[in-house]
Amino acid sequence: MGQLIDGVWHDKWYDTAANGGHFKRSESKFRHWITPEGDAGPEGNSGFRAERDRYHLYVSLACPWAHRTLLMRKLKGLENIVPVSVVHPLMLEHGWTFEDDFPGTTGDSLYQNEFLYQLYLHADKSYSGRVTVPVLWDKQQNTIVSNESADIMRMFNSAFDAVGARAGDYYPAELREQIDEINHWVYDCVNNGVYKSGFATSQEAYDEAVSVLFNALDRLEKILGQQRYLTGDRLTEADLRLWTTLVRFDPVYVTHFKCDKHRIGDSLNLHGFLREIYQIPGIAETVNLEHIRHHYYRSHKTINPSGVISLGPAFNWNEPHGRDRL
Ligand SMILES: N[C@@H](CCC(=O)N[C@@H](CS)C(=O)NCC(=O)O)C(=O)O
Repeated sequence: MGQLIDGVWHDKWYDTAANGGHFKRSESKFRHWITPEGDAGPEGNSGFRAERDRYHLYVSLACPWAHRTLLMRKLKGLENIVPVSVVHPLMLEHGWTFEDDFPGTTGDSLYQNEFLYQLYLHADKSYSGRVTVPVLWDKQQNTIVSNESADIMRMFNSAFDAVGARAGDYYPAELREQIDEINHWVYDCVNNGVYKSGFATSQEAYDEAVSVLFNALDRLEKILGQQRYLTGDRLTEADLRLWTTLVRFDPVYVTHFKCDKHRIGDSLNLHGFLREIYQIPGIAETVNLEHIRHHYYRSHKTINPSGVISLGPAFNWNEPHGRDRL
């Protein structure tokens, strides 16, 4: 685990000491947009027109942020339009690697790099910053379009509609305000909240993060007791963003990140919601619990120095979800 500084890799864990024991996630640096005609998006440069087999997605199957993009890729039927490479689940002194000796990894099919940071250097040889997944790569300009999962989801949702994507809009105009509002607090309290709890290095930072997290989960449990999805009766991006955290919660976050006030399996509505989305055709294929469990328990040496993977609870996400009652 480390980062690039002026194009040079430095192996260093997150600096929580500088923030009173609090984990602070840094901002993504590549923020261009693929658009139907290649004009500039909300930020970044123009020149990234939606085309078949021009772009390539790099993911970890362990990572909840990368998982969001895989969900959207699946729902929009982009598998043949945007191919994918999968890194090795362990993220150690070289960061993410393309070792391919773990089932489900692919290596770097474009450039045969050994490490993901080499791809970042290919885009910008003096890059400074974290080397994160997901990465959306442009084979034409040889650069990173975006390393921000929230933006990649939006591009997948609509940019490729004229070049063969499946119909479906998970960010419909009439719900955008509501989706943005939900995303805002779900990101801060839940998606990032589990990391803030798990990576805290002071009692006060942990207490604060974990209490915010479980208050938000209680709020979500109530909302999902009254309606099928977070904005009402339609599945949207907001649901998908919450879901990738819920999938990892009982198998990993409860134990590894000390998010143990209660389990998702004990929450009637959140658990039903988790199972319903899991059962959407194609979605289960995006879930790889081996990558998830090996990544977290074996990569985070500061919080689990032995690398021992906990047993985890038994569960069956194929059981009837009962959400059709709403
Ligand atoms: N804002 C980014 C965050 C992505 C992110 O933090 N990914 C993690 C994996 S779960 C990562 O690659 N971390 C490596 C690092 O921080 O050095 C996004 O949502 O795309």
